[in-house]
Amino acid sequence: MSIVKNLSRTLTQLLQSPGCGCQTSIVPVRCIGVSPRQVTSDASFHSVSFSETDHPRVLITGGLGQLGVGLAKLLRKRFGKNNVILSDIRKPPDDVFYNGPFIYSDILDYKNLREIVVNNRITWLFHYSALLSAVGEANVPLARAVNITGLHNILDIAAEHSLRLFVPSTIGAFGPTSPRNPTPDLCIQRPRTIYGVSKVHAELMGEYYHYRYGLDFRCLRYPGIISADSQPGGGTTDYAVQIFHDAIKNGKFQCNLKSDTRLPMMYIDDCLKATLDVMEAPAASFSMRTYNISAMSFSPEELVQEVKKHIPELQVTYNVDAVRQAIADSWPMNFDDSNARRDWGWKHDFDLSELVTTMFNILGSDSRVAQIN
Ligand SMILES: NC(=O)c1ccc[n+]([C@@H]2O[C@H](COP(=O)([O-])OP(=O)(O)OC[C@H]3O[C@@H](n4cnc5c(N)ncnc54)[C@H](O)[C@@H]3O)[C@@H](O)[C@H]2O)c1
Ligand SMILES: C[C@@H](O)[C@H](N)C(=O)O
Repeated sequence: MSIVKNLSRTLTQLLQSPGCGCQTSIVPVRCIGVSPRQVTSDASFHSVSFSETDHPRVLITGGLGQLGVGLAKLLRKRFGKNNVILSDIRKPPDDVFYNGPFIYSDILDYKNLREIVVNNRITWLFHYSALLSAVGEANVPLARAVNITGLHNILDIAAEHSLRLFVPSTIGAFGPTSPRNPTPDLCIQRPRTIYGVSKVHAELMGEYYHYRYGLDFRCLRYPGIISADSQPGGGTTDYAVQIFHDAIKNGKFQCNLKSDTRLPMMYIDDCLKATLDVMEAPAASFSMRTYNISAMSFSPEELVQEVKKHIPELQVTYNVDAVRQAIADSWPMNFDDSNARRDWGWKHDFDLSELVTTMFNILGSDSRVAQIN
């Protein structure tokens, strides 16, 4: 009985202490560092909190995909080259390997992940490993393992070592029964892909770990991301990257979605900026832990018109891929990101015309700008 009384007194003191950062309405166990997995207790004693270091010590999983290398570049500018470790299960190309720390990490290997986090005193984790929508449908068991089992490992490691954890979600976390134009943060989410199901699971598990264990979980739902110097990894929105390469290479493009399929999209710089912004935002500014972010929305036909301002002779044909089309038809057409704009000041820089001009500036040394005036 006296133990219970003591514990209750300690908890009351913790809740009243200004340094606790807990609201009384939230399940109080988050303040006492309960570990979700059975590990030796000293593991959590060795974790280094952000305040003990000048900069966060960052690990990026799945870092050799479309987004990870760009994220590492941005974070290294901010926090220093050696404070940001890229990891993946693939062999890094020379330019990545010689530009900063790279380490092998399979997110399905829990012990190896924990060793990396402990040995490198990681404080922030960006979890980018995933199988995207189209490749996920082609290999559901692997997508389930990487996107769900892998996420469980990440959540447990992050909770045990008091990491700040970023997990991207996606427009694909919504489905045909969600409102599609626009899609708000909170609404019905019944996706029909393993990718979408795994991302809703990630959103809910991350939020649950936040309330249950005090995990500092932060999540943005990205639109389709468009980048010049990295290739997409097998998603439904890939056409919007491929068109630039094909237009420049041979002046022809075959689109695998119908011409009027409208989807939310974003230039990579805006996506990475939002990611860093939400990680740096004070927790007190959040009214939720999973936010939509948006920049533009267009159909293949509208993108083609914009690309033709740079390459007027571009020839476009449509050869619809049934799997991708069904996925796209179930996804949001427009994203409502008003909560992100209000809570932590999210603002995009690139609209469609700036995106296309920037892509050609980076890729298209031989692209010809039409005389449109
Ligand atoms: N690119 C987009 O348009 C977009 C949009 C919304 C959300 N996202 C999300 O952002 C994140 C990054 O996306 P991306 O486009 O860079 O993905 P990508 O497919 O290009 O890269 C994913 C990476 O994960 C790695 N990976 C696969 N299995 C792994 C394992 N077992 N252990 C460790 N790594 C493993 C792959 O080798 C690959 O390099 C993903 O979570 C994705 O769902 C991306
Ligand atoms: C939208 C996003 O999650 C990814 N680019 C896909 O199409 O699967």
